Amino acid sequence: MNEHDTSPTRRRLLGTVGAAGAAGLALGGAGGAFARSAAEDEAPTALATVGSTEVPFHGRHQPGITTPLQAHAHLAAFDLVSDAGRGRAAALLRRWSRTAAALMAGGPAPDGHSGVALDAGPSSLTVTFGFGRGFFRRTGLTARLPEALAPLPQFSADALDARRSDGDLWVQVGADDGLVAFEALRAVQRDASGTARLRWQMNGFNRSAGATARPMTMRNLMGQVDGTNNPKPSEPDFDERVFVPPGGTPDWMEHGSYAVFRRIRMLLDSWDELSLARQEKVIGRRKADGAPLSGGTETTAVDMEKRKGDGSPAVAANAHVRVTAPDTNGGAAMLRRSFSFHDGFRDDGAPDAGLLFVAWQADPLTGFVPVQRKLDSGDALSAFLRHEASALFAVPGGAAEGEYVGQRLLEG
Ligand SMILES: C=CC1=C(C)c2cc3[nH]c(cc4nc(cc5[nH]c(cc1n2)c(C)c5CCC(=O)O)C(CCC(=O)O)=C4C)c(C)c3C=C
Ligand SMILES: [Fe+2]
Repeated sequence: MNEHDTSPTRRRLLGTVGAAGAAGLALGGAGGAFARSAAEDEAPTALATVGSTEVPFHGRHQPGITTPLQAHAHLAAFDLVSDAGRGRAAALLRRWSRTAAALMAGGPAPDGHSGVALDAGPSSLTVTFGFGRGFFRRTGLTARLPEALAPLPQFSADALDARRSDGDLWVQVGADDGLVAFEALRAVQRDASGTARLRWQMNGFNRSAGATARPMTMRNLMGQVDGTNNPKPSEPDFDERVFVPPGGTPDWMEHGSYAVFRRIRMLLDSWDELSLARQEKVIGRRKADGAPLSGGTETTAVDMEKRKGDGSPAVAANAHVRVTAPDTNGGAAMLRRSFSFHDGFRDDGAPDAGLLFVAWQADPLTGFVPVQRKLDSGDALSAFLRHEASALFAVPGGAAEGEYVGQRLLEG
């Protein structure tokens, strides 16, 4: 196709890329590839708006924490090989950071083994790196182990699989395109070769951008609107709840955060047997729009004191939103940024599906732990859940240009 080509397809493509702005133009050669593709008759809107969105790798915080949820995710944990040591671990973090920066900008992987996502733009790719407790022992850095990385307590209902839990290193990949996400996962795995071995890996998903008529809070696989009462970056205490403050300890975790990961299988067959009214009572919110059972719309504050005509509480004593509310947990709050998973069906025919629960906080001992302790002693939702894997990672602050993630830990 030459520059004078004015076919409807070419005009549509140029128009849409123009509307998407400079980020859309960053697609470069991908635009040509798209124009020649088999999908020539389809409107190119999806590529121009979804594919062109770029999240910066460098910055105060790592990407993938406050980034809007993407449609595709891969979570992976690695263990360092026994003789890796601090030097090789540092080299790996340098490689990983270079790879993440290149791919998030929409470029090929620096090792050249690219191709999977060749036609796609950055697609909101984020790659986030964290350290588990084992990392500090293996690299001789136990003096710099954060107190906040103390092992999570065992909860009575835990049914954890050790092989799918913990890990020395953690990588969270998110993208609005499945091929872009997979490309990043593979590049990260190749970079690790010889230094760290994959321990576990899980795949998650969320609704695709543009699937709803207007931006809406996500739904989980139980069908609930999930994420409504998350802390919002616009709130004055957001940073102090989610990120380690400047001057916080240890110093290398400044602007970092702690990620609690739980693979939570949902007992969907039992859940589906409940009436709509029972399901709503379990959570304390309406299924259709996420509004609290005490009244109002999705964003109305839950009125815990509200009573129904018969004198019973509008939001039941064991409703999930009552048990987890910060007011009933000494202010404990966390940013929940989870992905659904579906790994086929179990032998009994039940879906092996649920939530890859990821919660971000400045300190898990004042965030996840007290809330999970209460859930463990019995909210109405817990009867429909199985916690099957667990991990806690220290996720350092973002890397400045020319630096790599974790440099302050490894070279400080
Ligand atoms: C320990 C922390 C939490 C776990 C584990 C957890 C699991 C879990 N939650 C849902 C569904 C919903 N959770 C909702 C609210 C909510 N959940 C937690 C904590 C945990 N959830 C908190 C702190 C809150 C917010 C409480 C508040 O401030 O009101 C909701 C309501 C909508 C919302 O605010 O997001 C739903 C729905 C599932 C399905 C699940 C495990 C699979
Ligand atoms: Fe919840």
